[in-house]
Amino acid sequence: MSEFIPGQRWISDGEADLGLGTILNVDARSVTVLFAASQETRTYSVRQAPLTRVMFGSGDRIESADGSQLSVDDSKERDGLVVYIGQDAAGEWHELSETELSDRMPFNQARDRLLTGQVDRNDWFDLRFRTLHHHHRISQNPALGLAGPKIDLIPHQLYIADEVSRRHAPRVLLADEVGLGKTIEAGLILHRLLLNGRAERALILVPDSLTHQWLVELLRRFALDVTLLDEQQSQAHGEANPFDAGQLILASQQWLFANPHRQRQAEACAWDLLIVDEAHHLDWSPAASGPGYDCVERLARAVPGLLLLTATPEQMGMHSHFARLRLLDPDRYHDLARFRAEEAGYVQVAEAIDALERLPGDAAAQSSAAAVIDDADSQALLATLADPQSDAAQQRSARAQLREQLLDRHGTGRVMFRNSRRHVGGFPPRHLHVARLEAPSAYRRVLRKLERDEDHLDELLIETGLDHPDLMLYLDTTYRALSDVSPGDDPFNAEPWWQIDPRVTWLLEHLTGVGRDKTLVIAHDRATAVELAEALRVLGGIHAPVFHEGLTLVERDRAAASFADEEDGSQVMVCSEIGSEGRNFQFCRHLVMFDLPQLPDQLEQRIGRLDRIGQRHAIEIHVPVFAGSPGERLLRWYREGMDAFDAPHGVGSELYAAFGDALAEALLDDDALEAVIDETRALFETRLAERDAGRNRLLELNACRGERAATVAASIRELDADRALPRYLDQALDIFGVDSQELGSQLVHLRAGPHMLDGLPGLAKGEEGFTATRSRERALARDDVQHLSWEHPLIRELMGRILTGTLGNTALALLDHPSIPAGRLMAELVFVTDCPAPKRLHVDRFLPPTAVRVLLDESGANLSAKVSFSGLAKNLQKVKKAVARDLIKSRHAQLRELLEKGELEAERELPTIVEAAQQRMRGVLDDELSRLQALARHNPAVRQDELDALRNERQALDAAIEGARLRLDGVRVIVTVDRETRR
Ligand SMILES: Nc1ncnc2c1ncn2[C@@H]1O[C@H](COP(=O)(O)OP(=O)(O)OP(=O)(O)O)[C@@H](O)[C@H]1O
Repeated sequence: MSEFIPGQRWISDGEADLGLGTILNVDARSVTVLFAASQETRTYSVRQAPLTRVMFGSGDRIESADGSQLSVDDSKERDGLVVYIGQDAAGEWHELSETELSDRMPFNQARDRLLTGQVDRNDWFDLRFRTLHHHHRISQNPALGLAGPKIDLIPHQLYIADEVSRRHAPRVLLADEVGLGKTIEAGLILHRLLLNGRAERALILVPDSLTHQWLVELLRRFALDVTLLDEQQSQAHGEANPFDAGQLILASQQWLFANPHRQRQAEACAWDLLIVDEAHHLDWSPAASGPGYDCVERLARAVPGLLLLTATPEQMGMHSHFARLRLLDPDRYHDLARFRAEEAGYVQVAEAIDALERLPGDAAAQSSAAAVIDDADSQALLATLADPQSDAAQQRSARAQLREQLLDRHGTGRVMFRNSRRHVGGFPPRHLHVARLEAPSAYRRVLRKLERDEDHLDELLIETGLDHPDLMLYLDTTYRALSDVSPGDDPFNAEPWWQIDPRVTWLLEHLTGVGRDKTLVIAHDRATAVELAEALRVLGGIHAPVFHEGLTLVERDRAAASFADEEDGSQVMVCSEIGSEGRNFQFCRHLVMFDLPQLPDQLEQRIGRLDRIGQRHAIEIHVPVFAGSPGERLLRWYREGMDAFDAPHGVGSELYAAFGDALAEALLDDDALEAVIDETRALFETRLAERDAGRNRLLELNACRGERAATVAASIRELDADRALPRYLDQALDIFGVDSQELGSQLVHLRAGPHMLDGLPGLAKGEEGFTATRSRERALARDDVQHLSWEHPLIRELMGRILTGTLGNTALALLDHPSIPAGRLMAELVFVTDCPAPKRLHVDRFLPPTAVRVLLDESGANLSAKVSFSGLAKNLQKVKKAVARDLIKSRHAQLRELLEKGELEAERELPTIVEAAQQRMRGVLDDELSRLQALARHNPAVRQDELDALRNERQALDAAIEGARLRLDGVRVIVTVDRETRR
């Protein structure tokens, strides 16, 4: 029969910070507990519930839900529930059922353990106190959640991660140019939200080809254990919802978007965050929307946090870009026409920001700024800045604040973040090499016919089933299609295309020419990629892995791994257009575009495979084209119309929308092409100038605010260099039974020792363990080395276990001190603030468990200020457990008194701690609230629910902090001895 009865009060052994729980339901298998103070409900298996019953004994003080206090004298049982009998402050007798106890009441395991003679090792007590100290310190570090991941500290990423993860339920578009680290930014945001409890469950949807890359990045860089879900795995869950298989689920977009049943299952889960990579594929137009868009739209309605990632937000046109912004904030983005019109005002805002640099002393600059600024606080700042009497420091501060206000209140940036190479800087140059080849006669014949006979195009379209202008641009595809429809009819089409196509021989020569350097080849069509690899094998004896959307995940990853391998890897890999998107190939510097894509954004995506963070060489882009062919004309359009190979310009999709049709018509006609190029160039320059003056400028200014980024980086470096970490770690690993071996070069190998406490992450008895380092640089240099920081899962687990468990909460030690006679008793009591609150409030950032140490001598005098923890600890000696137990038994009454006295002493410090925490909280939240309120007046991108949430959060935090209590967390009894006695 179950020992649980509804109404009884229990605490969670592993999560004591949830507060006092109440049994809600019990059946044969499970027990459900409500932790009302933290608004959490947990269900456990009855047989293994990690719960401890809370019962109070004579002398304990208890508190009812309505706040009245009682000193317990006795208790009785009624229907399985305890009823306490005791006196209130006025001496009146009351009964209080355990169901009526306050949910926030601290409970006192340390006291009970001590008085029943359960004494832990002295060094455990030390470790417990140090854990509290470090946890308190680290919880308040502004870089918390960003310091653990194994990444280089790149300012624009840190800024975005910090800014976004501070927001309530962040909903943003991460739109940095290709290869600048959107995955890393999303990982950082997720990591921080998980660490501070603002998110627990996330669904990550990525293109099929990127699932493994994400899985590996999240594990290696962020130490996040993600469950990769596919159809096979889902079926293994039978009737159960497979999306419940883990807290962090990674799934392929192609799989989910094609599967309505699985979509419904995904929608049935309560996610905190949805991440969608390569979001430009979510297409939408006023007439119709794609299945991906519909699926994400339904999820986005229910999930509070949403991160959309794309380097080419306008690839599918302005409509789709607008529609994705609407997914992020439907209230703000409801009118496409208005959205377009808003852009016009950006130039003026950007000019106003630039004008600030010319103040004071420039009247034109002042009116330019004043024309945009209309808030009283901004106007006052402008007056300070423009006043020649202000000193340099005042002007600097006014300029910086104004810049922030203009960006925040009038700019683009709250929803969309876009960093560009130009702005970030430090990227290697790109070199274009064009190989002009003679087209084979079979291709020429097709082109000649098309040039001569207008009707031939239609015939060919019908005959081959290909699209226009694909059949002119991808002549190998046309050749193949013609061979398929009339096999054997035509002697020219008897051979495979690669036997006659000079690009293949050219490629073989290129590969010989570059020696051991790796080359990535991208072809538009999947069949071209597959057959080209075959050609390289047959004609050149070269093994080239192929990478395309038709491969299974395993095949694709095998191909990528074989290409990436520095020693034995392949020299060349052939990819299809879609198959390669988002992949990391920056270890390679030669890119061969076997043909050209039609969308400028796709061209940029191709170059972005190599031109990414981590690329150390100039990028050599090779394009073989047939002389006088449509392919060559397309190349001219890219080069002369928009400098497409030099750098991403972000206007390609607009140019394609304006001239794509005209270009398709001009692919056979040089004169027509000249005209299209001229018009494209004109629009390119106009748009670029407009964007650079307006939207791009604002996006750039907003995408990384240098000072904030520098502050975050400095805080991370401070944590990286924290000398307390190795000392703490040595002590903790020793106590938990983890063997550590120094390997030199700042590396340490950790392995489970024979007596290790079970369940530590990455360590299991009999297994290898792992190698780690505190040095960020060392960790980055090697994939197999983990970054050991305060945020590493092992250290978090160690600290968590100590803080929520009982390990080391009692101890007894001997003190040999010349000025204190032997046989005296002292008590070192460590109280900790207890502040149960819902996790999402992240109350720890303002009031992390805070220790109050009270050292009492036998007479009850408080010596804490005179004798420090470490000063005392140094002089203490351990004692055998049995002796300790006896000593405690013999001093029971005295100890009780000291415990009570200590509580009173500690209580005196609580109001100061609470007040300081409230002030910290108000300082941060009031600032944020007024910033958001001011912002909301100008920038409709501030959502009302964000404002409401912040107000509610402030209120809830205030109440939670106000309700903080002190709980005895640990107690060490100290008995003085003289040398004689010890011997
Ligand atoms: N801070 C960093 N430290 C170390 N490596 C990084 C960092 N930022 C990015 N990288 C590496 O640079 C490459 C590009 O980063 P990432 O994949 O996040 O870019 P992206 O913007 O998502 O690219 P795409 O536009 O192609 O999707 C990856 O190999 C990533 O691991």
